[in-house]
Order: sequence, then C-alpha cells, then structure tokens
Amino acid sequence: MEKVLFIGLGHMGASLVKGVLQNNKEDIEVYGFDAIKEVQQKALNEISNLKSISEISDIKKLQINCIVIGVRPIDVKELCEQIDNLNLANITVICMANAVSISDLQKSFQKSKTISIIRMMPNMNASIQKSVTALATNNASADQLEFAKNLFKNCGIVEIIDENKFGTFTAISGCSPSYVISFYKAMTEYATENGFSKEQSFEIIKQTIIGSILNVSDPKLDLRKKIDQICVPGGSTIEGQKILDSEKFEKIVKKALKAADQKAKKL
Ligand SMILES: NC(=O)C1=CN([C@@H]2O[C@H](COP(=O)(O)OP(=O)(O)OC[C@H]3O[C@@H](n4cnc5c(N)ncnc54)[C@H](O)[C@@H]3O)[C@@H](O)[C@H]2O)C=CC1
Ligand SMILES: O=C(O)[C@@H]1CCC=N1
Repeated sequence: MEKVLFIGLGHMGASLVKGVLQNNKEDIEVYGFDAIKEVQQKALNEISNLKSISEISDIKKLQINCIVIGVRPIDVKELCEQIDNLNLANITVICMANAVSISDLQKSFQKSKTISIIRMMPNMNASIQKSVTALATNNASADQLEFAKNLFKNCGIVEIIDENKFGTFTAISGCSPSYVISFYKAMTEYATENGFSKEQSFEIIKQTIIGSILNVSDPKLDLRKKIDQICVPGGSTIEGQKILDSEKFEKIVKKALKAADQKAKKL
C-alpha cells in the first residue's frame, strides 16, 4: 500500500488532494498535514477519505512512501530540514513550491541521501481535475516518476519537462488561470452592466470561451487568420479587435507572462 502525505493544505495543496481523492484508482492512502490546525480540520471535513497526521514525526511511524510539499516557498527549507532529521530512506519528495529548484531541495536533505526529489508545478484547476501539472526530476527512478505521474493524472494532465523550462511553464500554466479569470471577469462584468443576469452572463461567456479555444486548438492553424475570419469587413468584431490591437493586447499578455516567468526563475 502506497502512503502519500500532503504537507500544506492551503489553496493548492487542498485542491490537489481533492483532485486525487475524487478519482483515486490507485491503491494509495492519502494523508494531510497543515501547521494551522483549523486549515487541516477544514480539509478533513471537506474531503472524504483524507486521513491526517498530527506531527511530522508520524511520517516515520506510518512509513509514508511519498511526501508532497505544498507550503509556500519561504517555508520549504525549514520543513525539509525537519523531515531530513527523521533520517528517512527510500522516500519520494515532490515539491510544488514555485522557484524552488531540485538542487535547492537536495541541499536541505543532507542526512537522507536516498530521498528522490521531484519538482512539480500544478495549477488551481486540480480541484476539478483540470490541472496541467509539470514534473521534473534528476534522481527519481522511472517507477517513482510513473507513480507521481499517475497520482497527479487524477487531477488533470501531466507533462514531464526539463527543469530549465519550469519558469516559462509556471507563467503559462501555474499563473495563467489568474490572467484567464481576469479576462472572464471583464467579459462577465460587461454583460451584467448591460442587463444580463450574473447566471446568464457566466454561462454565455463560459461556453463562448471554451468553444472558441476548442475550435482553434489545432497547432497547424494560423490563429491570426481565424481572428480575421470572425472580423467581417465593415462588421462589429473588427471594431473591438481594432481596440485590442491598438492597445497592444497580445503584447500586454506576453509582458505579463514574461514578468511571471522571470519571477518563477528567482523569487
Ligand atoms: N496558489 C496557486 O495557484 C499555486 C501555488 N503553487 C505553490 O503551492 C504552494 C502553496 O501555495 P498556496 O496553497 O497558494 O499557499 P497557502 O498559503 O494557501 O497554503 C500554504 C499552507 O501551508 C501551511 N504550512 C506552512 N508551513 C507549514 C509546515 N511547516 N507544515 C505544515 N503546513 C505548513 C500553511 O499553514 C498553509 O495552510 C506554494 O509553494 C506555491 O508556490 C503552485 C502552483 C499554483
Ligand atoms: O503565484 C505564485 O507564485 C504561485 C505559483 C503559480 C501560481 N501561484
């Protein structure tokens, strides 16, 4: 029986646990731990089949095989050193903390040399099993990586990437739900300001965004040509598109992604 412990049950940790346990086809037991007892209790109340530990030393007693670290980057080093003090062997540590590299993590595990490290970047859509999750490693075995891949496939799709692509991946997938939601927010606000109910505007714009992306998700397509097909000469779309182009909408999006990418390389 594989035993997986999630440490840090905040926004991202709890979303992943929800995704994993909603669709757990693996033979695994899932445990959660948060330094804030109310946060841990909330997760236990909301997520059925989630078990808990009461202190870090329980990792050894319970013979946890895999630890998923979901604390903020600033808290990672101290936590890893605490885990390292347990002198664990043959354990997989998966860390989702932004900008914390595999070598940073390895430095915190001086005593437990046989720990395999996997760096991970999920996104918030894990709670509805629509995350795009990246994994990278330089010392986990093929079996350990496969286990991690299957675990997080319960939360969406999983891509194995080189660690040097983590900054860009973080921008385009970890952070970008925030930018997509900003776009959705502006569109739904426009609809409600012009007489639509919130329910109707959320539904209309949700279906329009999903449909538009599904319609052009073939990489062979020229996206500008698709835009031009919708912008009928003399019609309405072109009036809005002219504003997006003159205000440099695409440039603004790329500038936002670059800022996030650079920060994800070094916090
Ligand atoms: N929020 C997001 O959309 C994403 C976040 N991440 C990464 O996930 C990690 C967590 O982010 P959030 O969930 O948003 O933060 P959060 O602040 O909501 O949750 C962090 C949790 O860790 C707990 N914690 C801190 N130190 C602890 C310790 N020593 N032992 C046990 N629990 C401890 C805190 O009490 C808190 O509940 C971060 O490293 C972030 O970079 C990655 C991808 C997306
Ligand atoms: O903003 C952050 O640092 C984290 C990483 C990706 C999404 N949230």
